[in-house]
Amino acid sequence: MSYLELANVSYTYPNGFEAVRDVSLKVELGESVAIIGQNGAGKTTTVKLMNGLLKPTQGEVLVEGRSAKGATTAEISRSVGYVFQNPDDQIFQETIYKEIAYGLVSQKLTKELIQQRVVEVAALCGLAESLKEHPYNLPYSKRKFVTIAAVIAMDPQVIILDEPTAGQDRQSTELLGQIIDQLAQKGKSVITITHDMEFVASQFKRVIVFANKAKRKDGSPEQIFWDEQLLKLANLKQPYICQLAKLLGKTGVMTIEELLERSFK
Ligand SMILES: Nc1ncnc2c1ncn2[C@@H]1O[C@H](COP(=O)(O)OP(=O)(O)OP(=O)(O)O)[C@@H](O)[C@H]1O
Repeated sequence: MSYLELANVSYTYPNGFEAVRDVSLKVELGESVAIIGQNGAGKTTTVKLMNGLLKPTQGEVLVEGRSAKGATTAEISRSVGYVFQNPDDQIFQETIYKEIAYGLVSQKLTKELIQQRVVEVAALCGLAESLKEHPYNLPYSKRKFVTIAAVIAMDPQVIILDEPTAGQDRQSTELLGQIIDQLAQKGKSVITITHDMEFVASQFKRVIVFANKAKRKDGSPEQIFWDEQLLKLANLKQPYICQLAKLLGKTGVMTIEELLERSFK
């Protein structure tokens, strides 16, 4: 049994626009998965269906093998946490400490336990020195880490990051990679929507591609980034290393090491 499953899920917004059509996928604990695809392909709608922010108009979401049909968003989000695309949709406390602690306070944990959890998660997310700051004193890119920290602090089994790489510099993107690795090592599932193909190639072993409302392919970076028809359909670019390899007449290459090995063999 998979921890999270979408079974033939479709979603039509109340205005009648169908955004997701017949998507099925399974995610195991300890897995980190990238979701990629053109703008408007249905990625964000799909992940909102995973944590109950939206309810499928057809099909079923299962968490730990149980249908999430009758569960509230609050109940599902204890298991499946969602970090919003725009941090300003999520932040509402006046210090970073309070923002990270907010969900823990409502879980009625002891003050000591809350403090311990906040300090630990802040350190993981590069916010250890900023806990007393007002979130809006920090730049957008850091505010994104505040919202990531707040969701991690709640300790859900699945953490969904919606475009965490948007507006991040190289150092922050590396930090994101470290956070994802640490969460996966602790047995969490991390599902990440991103438009950063370099990040996908270097960080993920499983990639799901969306195009025109539907899941088109689920595979390794190599299976995805060397499928030219798929890239065209989903309007995606190969990572630079694949582009370089292609110019040199090599296929199936995903790293500099592989390219060097294949070039000088
Ligand atoms: N509340 C809404 N009401 C009606 N249509 C919506 C609503 N929210 C999103 N849509 C539409 O649903 C489609 C899918 O949107 P979604 O945000 O899931 O795509 P996406 O793949 O995440 O795109 P992006 O990469 O641009 O974030 C888009 O055409 C979008 O305009």
